[in-house]
Amino acid sequence: MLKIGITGGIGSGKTTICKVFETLGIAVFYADTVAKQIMVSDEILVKGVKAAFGEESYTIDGVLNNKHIAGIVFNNAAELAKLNELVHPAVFRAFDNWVKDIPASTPYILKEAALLFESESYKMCDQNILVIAPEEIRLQRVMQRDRVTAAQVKARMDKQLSDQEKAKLSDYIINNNETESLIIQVTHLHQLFLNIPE
Ligand SMILES: CC(C)(COP(=O)(O)OP(=O)(O)OC[C@H]1O[C@@H](n2cnc3c(N)ncnc32)[C@H](O)[C@@H]1O)[C@@H](O)C(=O)NCCC(=O)NCCS
Ligand SMILES: Nc1ncnc2c1ncn2[C@@H]1O[C@H](COP(=O)(O)OP(=O)(O)OP(=O)(O)O)[C@@H](O)[C@H]1O
Repeated sequence: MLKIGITGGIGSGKTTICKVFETLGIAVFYADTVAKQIMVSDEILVKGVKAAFGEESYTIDGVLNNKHIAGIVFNNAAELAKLNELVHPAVFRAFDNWVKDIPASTPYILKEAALLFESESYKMCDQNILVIAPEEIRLQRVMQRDRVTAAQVKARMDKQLSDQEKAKLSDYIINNNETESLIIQVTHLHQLFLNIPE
């Protein structure tokens, strides 16, 4: 079974594209979603997050206070590194467990992660896809989706590698610029992955 990593800058459309792969029957591990789940379910991680970012990192009901943490980490590189060091190893373990339950006959699976290259988890994948879209379109999409300001989106963009740097480490690129068809690009890669010998 091939492990295919898929990434892209904030708002590039990687989740949207993974949904298209899912319609073709491909299982997708959503690292960012899993990261958020384990940040509330893994007791050691919860303690670590509280110790690093304060009790207010969670509500009384144990819900993650995203805004509080985002406000700290996306304005301070050292704080972001602290968060990544706490969360990423736990996400790697969750991915390994998830893969164990996938039937051996499955031709390939996808691992979607915002920080595939930054966290070095691309090295654990056989091939890697980069989703690209013009920065202005990404900015507009995220501002609309999350009801946030341009400055808040840019603060995250600044903490991620540039598309140029990511492209050097990628095997395939999907253009999500609203002119090239996503369906055609996804179908092409799907056929390719089905025919790559393990
Ligand atoms: C900081 C948190 C609480 C902010 O939550 P929020 O709901 O505002 O954002 P969300 O998780 O939906 O992320 C939206 C996008 O922000 C960017 N982003 C998220 N975490 C990071 C990070 N550590 N570094 C750079 N960009 C990031 C990504 O493009 C991501 O897709 C949350 O992102 C988090 O827990 N991050 C740590 C886990 C992590 O590293 N996830 C990313 C890869 S596994
Ligand atoms: N081709 C497209 N046409 C129109 N809207 C799109 C397109 N691709 C993505 N979007 C929209 O743009 C927003 C961002 O897309 P998506 O959530 O898939 O990006 P992402 O790369 O997963 O973002 P993040 O890094 O923030 O998790 C979503 O609201 C999505 O519906």
